[in-house]
Amino acid sequence: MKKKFLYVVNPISGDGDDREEVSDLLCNSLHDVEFQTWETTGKESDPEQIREMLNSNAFDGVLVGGGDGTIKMVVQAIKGMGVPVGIIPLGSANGLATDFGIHGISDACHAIKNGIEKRVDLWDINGELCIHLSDFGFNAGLVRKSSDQEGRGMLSYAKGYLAQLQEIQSYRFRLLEQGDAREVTAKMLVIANAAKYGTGARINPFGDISDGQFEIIALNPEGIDQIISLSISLFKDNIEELDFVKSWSFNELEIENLDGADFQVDGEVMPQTDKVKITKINEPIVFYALE
Ligand SMILES: Nc1ncnc2c1ncn2[C@@H]1O[C@H](COP(=O)(O)OP(=O)(O)OP(=O)(O)O)[C@@H](O)[C@H]1O
Repeated sequence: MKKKFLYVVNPISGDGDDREEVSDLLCNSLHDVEFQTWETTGKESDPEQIREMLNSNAFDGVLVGGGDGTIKMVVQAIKGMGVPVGIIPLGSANGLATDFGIHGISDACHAIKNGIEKRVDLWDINGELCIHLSDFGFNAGLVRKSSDQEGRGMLSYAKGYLAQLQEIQSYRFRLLEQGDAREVTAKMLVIANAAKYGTGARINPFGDISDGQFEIIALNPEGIDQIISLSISLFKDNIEELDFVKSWSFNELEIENLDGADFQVDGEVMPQTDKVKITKINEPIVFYALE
């Protein structure tokens, strides 16, 4: 019998891939799957509508055509329902897809047909769902600048990156775990469930997305030489060798943001905050992945 998948597609995400062409590719590659397609509206009612469709139909899985924002909205809607999620990367950065070894539509189909079913931890950060990577400081400032730019996509990120380099600075943070406090100074402090940003930069070679823990990674390069070494190491996958990079694993933590650094969760800029609390959501979700 054919499997039945709900295909939730965001019509505006990313750099304008033709949605009909993508649907044709899906139908051609996944012969033994019947699709019900549903377009997101961007309205608050989207998660409720997705839950209702899943409650009233026996779907074998949900495919999400969009970027990390769309994936997050769908995961929020369906967590606890036990349906696996397949990512069709139609976003700008596609951070989560990159982390799972999915770099295009054919990888996505391959993951759904022959990939692994990966159990992924979910985290609550001050009431916000975090699946991928959140951070304070340099990158969060970059995300804020990029979202202030006109237009979407990698060009906005590149423009923001140049603007952000002019203003690079250190921030102080206090990490609080069960009565223990540790002060850290960093240009960027990452809360990492996953391993890689959408650019492919491997920020967290230390962690495993399914191990019930997340990593805190503090990066504090001084001067242009160390910034260049860091940039190279992120792509050579050896940042653990740099002495200005520190990392710890936790399953719960509070972070005081002592100098008011910018903060982003899974690519979304958060309002200014002095303190965040990270706790585990006890409903992991399964994604189709290649790695
Ligand atoms: N029909 C729609 N019209 C307008 N906006 C929409 C619609 N559907 C969803 N959205 C908006 O799309 C955004 C999510 O986009 P998403 O994050 O998936 O893509 P992206 O930003 O291009 O990629 P990435 O997150 O990978 O950088 C949300 O802000 C959501 O409100």
